[in-house]
Formats: sequence, C-alpha cells, structure tokens
Amino acid sequence: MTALTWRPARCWCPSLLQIFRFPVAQVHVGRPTMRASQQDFENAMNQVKLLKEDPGNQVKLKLYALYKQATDGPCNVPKPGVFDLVNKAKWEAWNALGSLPKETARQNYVDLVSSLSPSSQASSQGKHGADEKTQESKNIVVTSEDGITKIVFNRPAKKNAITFQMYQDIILALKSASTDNSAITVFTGTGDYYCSGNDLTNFTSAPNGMEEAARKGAVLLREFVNSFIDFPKPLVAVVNGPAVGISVTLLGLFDAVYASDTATFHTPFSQLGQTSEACSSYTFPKIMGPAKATEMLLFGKKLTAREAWAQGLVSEVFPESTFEKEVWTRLKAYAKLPPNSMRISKELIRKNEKEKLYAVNAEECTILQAKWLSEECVNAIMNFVSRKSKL
Ligand SMILES: CCCCCCCCCCC/C=C/C(=O)SCCNC(=O)CCNC(=O)[C@H](O)C(C)(C)COP(=O)(O)OP(=O)(O)OC[C@H]1O[C@@H](n2cnc3c(N)ncnc32)[C@H](O)[C@@H]1OP(=O)(O)O
Repeated sequence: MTALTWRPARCWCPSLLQIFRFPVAQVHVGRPTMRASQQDFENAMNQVKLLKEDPGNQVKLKLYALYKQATDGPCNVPKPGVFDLVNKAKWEAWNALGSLPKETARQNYVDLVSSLSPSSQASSQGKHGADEKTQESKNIVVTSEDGITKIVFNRPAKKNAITFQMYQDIILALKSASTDNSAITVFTGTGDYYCSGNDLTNFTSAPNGMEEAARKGAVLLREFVNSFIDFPKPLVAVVNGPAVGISVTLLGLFDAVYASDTATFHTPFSQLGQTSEACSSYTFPKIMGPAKATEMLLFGKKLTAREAWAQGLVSEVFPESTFEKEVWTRLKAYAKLPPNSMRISKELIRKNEKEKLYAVNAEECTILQAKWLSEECVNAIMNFVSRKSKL
C-alpha cells in the first residue's frame, strides 16, 4: 500500500486529520466493556494528535475506519477505483466494519487510543515478536504471529461443532483479521477433527418457537457466509482431520486448502433433511463438475483427502506425520510475500463472482430456513440428539 503520511503532533496536515483521528481498537469478542461517552471519544481524538510516533498504516486505517463508523455509521459511499490505492484502502477498512454500531465503534476507538501507549505501539505497527494473542473466546481462539492470523475451532470434546456463539465470534474474528497486520488468515481445528459442522443442538433450544429460531438462524448464516465472501486477504484452511457440513462447504470460498491425509470431507445434508449452504450449490459444481458435486451435496458421499484433492477441493495433501511442520513452514514463507499484491490478486479473482455469490448465499439461506422447519429435518436432529443416529 502506498505509505500513508504520518505527521506528528506539532505539524498536523489538516487534510490528513480524517485518517488519524481514530485509532481502532481490536474487536472484543464476548467481552463487552463500558460504553465510552462523547467526552471520552473527544479526549481520545485529542490524544491521537499527541502521538509522537507514526503508528503504521494498518493502525491508521483502523483509526480512520472507526472514526467514520463512529460518526457516519456504516460505509455508505461508492468504492474508489482500483488505482486510487489510498482511498480504496480507507474505504475497505471502513466497509469491513459492516454494521458495527456507532457506540461500539466509538468504544473501540477509545480503547485503541488508550492502547497506543509507547509500549503498545510496537505491536500495533506489526512488529510480530512472541505470539500475539489478538482475540480469545472459549471455543474460537484467534492468534497472530509471523504475519499469519490463525482462527482455531477449539471445542475438541464436541469435535469442534459450531455453536451460535462461535458463528458470531468467527464473523468478528474475520472483521478484525481483514484489517489487522497479518498478510494471510488461516483456519484450523484443535484435536482430531477439523470441525463437525453445525452444532446440531443449535436446533434444540428455541425459546420463542422454531419459526423464530429458523428466521434468526437464516439471518446469522447469511451474514456468516458473507463474511467469507468479502474477506479481502488470502484465506487458507489447514484441515487437520475430518470435516463435516458447513466446514466443508465453506472451503469453496477459501483461497487454498491444505489437508492432512487423515482428513475426510462429508456433507450429509440429505441425511439431515437439509440442503447445501455457504454457496456450495454454486462453488462445488464449478470446482469439481456437477456429477461429483451431486455425489457430495445430494447423496452425502464422504471423500478422503486424496479424493478431495483429485476433485480440486483441496490444494495439497500431506502425510499426517509431517503435516503441521510442512504446512506452517510454507505458510510462513507465503506470509512474507507483499501483502498488497496478494490482496489485489485475490480481488481480481473474486470480484467478478461477488454478486453471484451474494445471490446464491441469500437463496440458500431462504431455502434452509424452510427446511429447518420440515419433518425430515426435525426427525434427523431428534435422532442425533437422542443418540439414535450418527454419520
Ligand atoms: C432452528 C434453526 C436453527 C438454525 C441454526 C443454524 C445455523 C447455521 C447452520 C448452517 C447449516 C450447517 C449444516 C451442517 O453443518 S450439517 C452437518 C452437521 N454435523 C453433523 O451432522 C455431525 C454430527 N456428529 C456425528 O455424526 C458424530 O459425532 C461424528 C461422526 C462427527 C463423530 O463421531 P465419534 O463417534 O467420533 O464421536 P462422538 O459422536 O462421540 O462425538 C463426541 C461428542 O461431540 C458431539 N458432537 C459431534 N458433532 C456434533 C455436532 N455436529 N453437533 C453437536 N454435537 C456434536 C457428540 O454428540 C459427542 O458429545 P457427547 O460426548 O456429549 O455425547
């Protein structure tokens, strides 16, 4: 990215004030802090002007984005052209905050400013030393090191099944990773599974009735999948073991998929009385051809890692014994590549598909909302919960 000029306190360039007024704090997942008042916000703006060191482009972009979000709300201006690099980066940083409420943006701004003390400035400028923990909730752990933000499914006792809270945590983790200092973002799992898909007990607690739960589920799913469609940096899956359901279908939206030879890929939607999601009704036929996609998405055929590689869903398969070492060595090298080249190349690949992907996602969610209320689906969930059936 073109360097954003930094002017220390004594020589502010008025035209750059917009950029530097708003240090962005990390997104605090599951840890609400006290609301910042307008006065706290103004104090923080003044504090920013007193910073003596340039906090780095990424922080400046975050500052800008939070400022705009806190004052104007969600991004509402057209995206600058591809060659208007600085304004485009600013627009992307603001747009990445999505529908983050103004009050939260204001709080994040205040938190970030207070974190920009001399001792914390080093990390915000991207000097990755020891593993820098950027965000942690119980079941989704996010760390950043060596230019790589790692988002880990961390619920091994339940084979990393994804709860409602985890969907929300992942949305926030991706938002944060899209503007952090890392070059690439990686998903992986703790334990023997990569992920067993949607937590089927998400269906069993519906205090306001199933229709309301299905409606909320569809809204959440749509936002969740959109956050993968929109993710601007290279997104890599390190598939350490079996993957089921939505953790498989999402792979069609990743940029690279590395799998251990212990991994399997299974989308048992018909068995569950459900239908495909995460744009797989579009991406899978495109990746592997309609005949193979049908075997997976309609008939629930489970693929080995090598079969998934042969069908183009997986980039490369590694023996379990050397998987971690080989994959992370490679990813660390990739993370040293010029990040903006990677982002722009990804944008070139993705941009012609985006509108189609949004539309497919919306339609899949509408169909699923109805399927979740069907007898076929309710029976399948009840059979699982009452331990009558497993995959
Ligand atoms: C009303 C509408 C609300 C909608 C909310 C929607 C939100 C978006 C939804 C997006 C659509 C996504 C679809 C999918 O992902 S479909 C795929 C769903 N996954 C499955 O069907 C897998 C079910 N699990 C199994 O079949 C087996 O557990 C598995 C083969 C994965 C492993 O078998 P194994 O014998 O090795 O291990 P256990 O069965 O003993 O598992 C250990 C414990 O983990 C629990 N577990 C595993 N997977 C899940 C899961 N998906 N959901 C909930 N719990 C899971 C399992 O029950 C065991 O728990 P206990 O030790 O407590 O018994």
